Amino acid sequence: MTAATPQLVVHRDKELMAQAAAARLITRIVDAQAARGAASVVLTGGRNGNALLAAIAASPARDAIDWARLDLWWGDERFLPSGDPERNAVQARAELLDAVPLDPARVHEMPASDGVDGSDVDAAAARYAEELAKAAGPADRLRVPAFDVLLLGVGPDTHVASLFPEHPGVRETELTVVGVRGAPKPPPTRISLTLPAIRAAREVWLLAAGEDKADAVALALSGPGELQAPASGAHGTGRTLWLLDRAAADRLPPQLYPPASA
Ligand SMILES: O=C(O)[C@H](O)[C@@H](O)[C@H](O)[C@H](O)COP(=O)(O)O
Repeated sequence: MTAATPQLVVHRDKELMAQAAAARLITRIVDAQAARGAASVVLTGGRNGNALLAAIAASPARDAIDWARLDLWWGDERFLPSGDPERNAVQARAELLDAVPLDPARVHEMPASDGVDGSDVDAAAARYAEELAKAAGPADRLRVPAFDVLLLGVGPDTHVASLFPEHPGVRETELTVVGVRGAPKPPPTRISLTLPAIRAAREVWLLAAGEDKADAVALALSGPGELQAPASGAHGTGRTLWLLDRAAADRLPPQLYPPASA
């Protein structure tokens, strides 16, 4: 088995999946901080990503994390004004970030459409790429930090971050961050990490719950090209983990994963 080989964990339902993923992420961050003095996590937007953050907020174990030594990044962002409730960062702050003592200098939101770059989404994407490059270490080949965990929700069309099937962003092989226009999932204009940037992460965790994701999960895990199924191109240098509920795993051959937790 290689790091790109997906490992699957299937939970009874989406609530349990969010709770279990939160416990897993808390432990992973604590271990990274114990080993290296700091940790870096890339957050995802979407219902499952937000449910995970809410579960961390409610966890008695949450303050095992040294919040001041945690770097937070985003895998994608809706290119909207900074306070827009549709922004992933605004939702993440409401679910968790405003309730914990993070170091503001270590919370790296993607630029908003009312920022210094105005409505130029490509300039905003380049700015974020530069921020990632500054945070990269000498050993980080690709001018992005070696994220400990990079979280991705999975869309019903197998998109991850804001990389949609057959769209330009999923074809990008050089840039680490791109502007996205005409996204099939509203809002249409977004900023996204590219697959090369995603693949620089030590661990990539893909979150999918609900029967509306069953076809996407089955397609992405059937070995298609990343152009047709971007989620299939999302893997880490050390681990690729799919966190599912039974409904999202419904179209998978049962031998592909151990029985769901009771
Ligand atoms: O900005 C976004 O919309 C998200 O980053 C997006 O990639 C999301 O993770 C998937 O669409 C899954 O969303 P759900 O978990 O809500 O199905």
